[in-house]
Amino acid sequence: MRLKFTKMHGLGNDFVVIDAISQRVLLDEKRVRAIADRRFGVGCDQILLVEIPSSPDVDFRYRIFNADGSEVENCGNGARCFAKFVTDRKLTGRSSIRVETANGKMTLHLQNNGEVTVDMGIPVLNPEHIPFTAAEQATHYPLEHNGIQYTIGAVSMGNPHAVLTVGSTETAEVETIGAAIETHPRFPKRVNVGFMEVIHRGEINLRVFERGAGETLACGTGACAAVVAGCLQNLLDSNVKVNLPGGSLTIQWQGPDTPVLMTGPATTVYHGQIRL
Ligand SMILES: N[C@@H](CCC[C@H](N)C(=O)O)C(=O)O
Repeated sequence: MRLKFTKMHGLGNDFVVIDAISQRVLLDEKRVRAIADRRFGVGCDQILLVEIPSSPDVDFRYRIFNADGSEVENCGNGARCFAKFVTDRKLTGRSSIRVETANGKMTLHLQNNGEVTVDMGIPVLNPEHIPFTAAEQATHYPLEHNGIQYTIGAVSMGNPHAVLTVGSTETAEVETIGAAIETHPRFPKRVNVGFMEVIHRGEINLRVFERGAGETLACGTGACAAVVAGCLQNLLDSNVKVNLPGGSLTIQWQGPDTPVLMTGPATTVYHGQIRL
């Protein structure tokens, strides 16, 4: 099978984007891993598929696979790249694009300056729906691993996130603590782990150890989850600049029961073809 693809990134969180409308695409875990392999394949954090939607009230189906082969519910940086991809390939002429994901619907707005604002939906805070094991919903939770007590915020942006507040993202042990919390038994579907340093109420530094991909240069849903967790803990205001290793996003959230808005760039690197 030969697959045409486009290599893209959102602040260094990189993607192989595949148009599955104009070509037949059969992906399984082995093929996803082969494409995502940085030495033997194209290399990426996630693969994004553009498909025909199942309902007429949306424009596309947006599917996401992590580099480890798992299919997941959401990807924020990917959503911005998705909007640029379908626009550049003239699959749509709309500047507001509705997509369905494995976990709901989202709207992607192309801005005149080339950036994309994504309405990421209302964050889910009920532990059962994150999913996260906890006696009751709280703004933060104790989490024990190997005799060490962590304090985390727990949020779903369609996909699950744990957010730790740290003194400095430079010295945070992202690889070791991230890997340990990713597979913590209280997160039955595993979890993305964010390390947030609050600079002031309108700006944070953030590093994210992503479920199924390891640490990435940026995570859009992670940025949203960190701002939600920070607001709930009264550390942040409603408009926050999030500095990730690959660059900055603007995240806006007015509080519970309102959607999170994420604004940032989307970049095309090259077009290619791979034989599987
Ligand atoms: N890079 C993403 C998130 C991709 C999915 C995530 N690793 C998961 O397993 O939920 C983003 O920008 O949001």
